[in-house]
Amino acid sequence: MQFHGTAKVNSIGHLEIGGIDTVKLAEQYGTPLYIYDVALIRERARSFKRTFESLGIKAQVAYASKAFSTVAMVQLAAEEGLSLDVVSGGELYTAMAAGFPPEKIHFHGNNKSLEELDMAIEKEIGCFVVDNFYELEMLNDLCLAKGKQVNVLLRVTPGIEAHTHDYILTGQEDSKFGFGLQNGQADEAVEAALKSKNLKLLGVHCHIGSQIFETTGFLLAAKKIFEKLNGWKKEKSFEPTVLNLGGGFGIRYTSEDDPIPASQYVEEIIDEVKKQAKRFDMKVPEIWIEPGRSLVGDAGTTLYRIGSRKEVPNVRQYVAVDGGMSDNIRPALYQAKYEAILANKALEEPEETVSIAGKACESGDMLIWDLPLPKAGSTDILAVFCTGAYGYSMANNYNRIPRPAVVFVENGKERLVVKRETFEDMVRLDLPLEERVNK
Ligand SMILES: Cc1ncc(COP(=O)(O)O)c(C=O)c1O
Ligand SMILES: N[C@@H](CCCC[NH3+])C(=O)O
Repeated sequence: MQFHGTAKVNSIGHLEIGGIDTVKLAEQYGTPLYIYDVALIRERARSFKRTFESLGIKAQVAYASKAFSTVAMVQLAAEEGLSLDVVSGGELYTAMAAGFPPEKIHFHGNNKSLEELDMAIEKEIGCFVVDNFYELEMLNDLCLAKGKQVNVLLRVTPGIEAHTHDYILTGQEDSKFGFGLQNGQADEAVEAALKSKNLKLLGVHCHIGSQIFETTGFLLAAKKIFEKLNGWKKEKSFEPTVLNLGGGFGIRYTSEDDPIPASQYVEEIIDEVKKQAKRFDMKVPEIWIEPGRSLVGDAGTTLYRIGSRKEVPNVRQYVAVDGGMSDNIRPALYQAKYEAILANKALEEPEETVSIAGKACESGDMLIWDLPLPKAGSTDILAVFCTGAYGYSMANNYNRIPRPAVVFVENGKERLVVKRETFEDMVRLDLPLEERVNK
């Protein structure tokens, strides 16, 4: 078992994070409960920024807020001087509610609506990452009507298959995202953007996928993009000021994962960009990246209370917890794996191997298969590590299970940053079949 960040076992054998006993947090705030190690998020953010600074490269590190978007998290990103990638009106609204500087917001998405584009133009956000011709035209027309000019990057798909789960691959040509780099779409989009007085083309964006452990895909993407940029320089006299290479830097969930340090991705990317710029006699553009998982993934831990058990004789021990796919859909969606311990028996040796079942009415709602644990009973608290990215943000109300609360911990202090949903919340938007007459 490898602990991340400030997680450790305290003097009474409990898991402690950010200087706070997690068993106490479970008692105080209930379970399931998301806990975030704020110091670890800060360290991750600073490490990305330091790497760019030490290499003298102008950069923006944009937190991909889809990984975990709440007002407090966005404020933390602002405190750390990050930019912000948003992908919907809801994420943009959250950023505005958090008071995030609009000029540091980048707006993504493969199907932004007119209303979303309008809202983002009105808020004067920093950049639109235009995904397709439909959006290009709509954005141009809107800006024209409003007499505004906005910054744009064009998202391209370089035709690269990174090694990761099929559902989180995005760099291949047959993808719902972006303009094909090889099939002429990107050339056409650049032409259209350059013609528009309302769109200021800063450069290109590409994101090849998520949870990637090697740099090969990023470097190949940079190379292919530069080959294209060279053509645009010659034929259209266009040189980008920005190259955004997206996120996707992998993290360690279990001992099966062996990621390189985040700084190494950045160093190798910068090396390649410099090499390619030199090859084509171009200026090194500003480099933007969009880490999500690698900023918040291992900073998150979920606490559950153990409930029922079921033994299938000679086959398996199922141990159920009070959450599951409603707060973390990743195991059901991607067969994602996690490590876990009993937070209140953190020093005890494993005595049995159990499979952790969620409480939703789905056989696929299994959080962890074959987990070695000390004997687990109904007073015990299970702590699942590395749930900080795409956990809470993909939480849902299947079976009308309310979403968990979220607590930030740092330096011995805790702060509730998202309240637990209630049953009242579950029916808040429902309307009755007929108006009830008050008697
Ligand atoms: C465009 C874009 N940027 C950034 C990210 C963040 O990726 P990750 O959380 O893997 O760093 C994603 C998600 O995969 C994305 O689609
Ligand atoms: N939600 C995914 C990653 C997709 C990222 C969004 N492009 C995950 O949990 O791994």
